Amino acid sequence: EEQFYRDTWVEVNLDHIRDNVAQMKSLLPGDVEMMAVVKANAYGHGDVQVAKTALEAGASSLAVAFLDEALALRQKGIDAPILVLGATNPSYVQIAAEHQITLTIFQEDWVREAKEVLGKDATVSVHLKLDTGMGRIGIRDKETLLKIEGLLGEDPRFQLDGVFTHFATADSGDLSYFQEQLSKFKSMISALKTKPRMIHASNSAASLREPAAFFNGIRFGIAMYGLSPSVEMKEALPFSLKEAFSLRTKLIHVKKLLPGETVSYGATYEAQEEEWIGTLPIGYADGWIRKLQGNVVLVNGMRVPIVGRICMDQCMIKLPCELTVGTVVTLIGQDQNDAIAIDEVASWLDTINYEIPCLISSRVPRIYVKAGKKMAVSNPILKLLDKK
Ligand SMILES: Cc1ncc(COP(=O)(O)O)c(CNc2conc2O)c1O
Repeated sequence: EEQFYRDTWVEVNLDHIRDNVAQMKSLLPGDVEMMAVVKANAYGHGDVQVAKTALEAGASSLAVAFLDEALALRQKGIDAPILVLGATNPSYVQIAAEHQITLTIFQEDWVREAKEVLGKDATVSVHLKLDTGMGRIGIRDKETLLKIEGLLGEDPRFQLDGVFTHFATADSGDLSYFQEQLSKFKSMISALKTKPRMIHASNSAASLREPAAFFNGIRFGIAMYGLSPSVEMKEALPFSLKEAFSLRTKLIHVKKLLPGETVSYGATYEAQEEEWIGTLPIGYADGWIRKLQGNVVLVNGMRVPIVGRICMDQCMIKLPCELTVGTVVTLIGQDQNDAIAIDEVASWLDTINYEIPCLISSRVPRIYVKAGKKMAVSNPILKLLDKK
């Protein structure tokens, strides 16, 4: 059982992850698979615990950003199929083959270089990535698509297991560009000589809005964490999403300031009257960035402001009255009758909800809760070396 020795932690509600997956799964026809997108340490929630929960709740495979994330899951005992969504240097194709990790390809040169590296008896599973308008990575024309299909087809070591694309605007109010991408995808895959096993296109937004884009697999990310792909589509969700991520800490110091006394670097905050000030053991090195100064946190169900500059490891809040050291403070999540949602924090920072849980660094331990009970802890900075 991993431990942690600080008074700041993330709580991940695995029942919410399970419910979000199960609800989406219930909307899918039987022949449409779900790929749980667990890249970036499962959007900051913890890759292994989210992967296990999603697989138990109906996902059949996982998706990550790059090879290291896939190898990390394998090292932690995850045997499910894993697709690397990003580019992988062809020199690592043998490593991918050895760990049954599926790679995304979209360049002729990649195939040529990989053929030189891959063991003669090895086989590697690949998905072709088509760029139908995201403008990031992917094949953009049928000639290249057919050329690559041919290069793969002439070498039995490469198993063309899937073809996919990614939508740039599936979460927006205007779906015209989305429709253009969808029809371009259909046109390009119709040119393939053989249909790969898996054809997939949808992220959470498309999965929640457009069954016509299911094909036979969806890539479910943000909504699995209980977050809406955009503020715009929050009102039009087919089922209510349950936010899984909370961020909590405890008061580690309480003092009374007299009028004129100041708080933190630059002495920028000055008490106007007698004020009670609490200190929290969380700062910008935890991802609780400096721009959050002036926004609120919850203590005993009350919204109180962060006062003075946020430091690397600590920040200060103005209390409504004297409170005891050890009182729990909620930065993200429910506290009594109020809650600070990730969407609210995102609005303070003029960003999108995806970025917030990703910001909370691995220095903050994650507690996993199931049926209201703490069932696991992840604290990477104190990873106790496995005793041999
Ligand atoms: C190729 C691909 N498929 C599926 C997903 C899942 O999307 P969802 O979380 O909206 O369901 C992503 C997320 N990619 C990113 C999410 O934020 N920035 C990104 O590049 C992706 O890049």
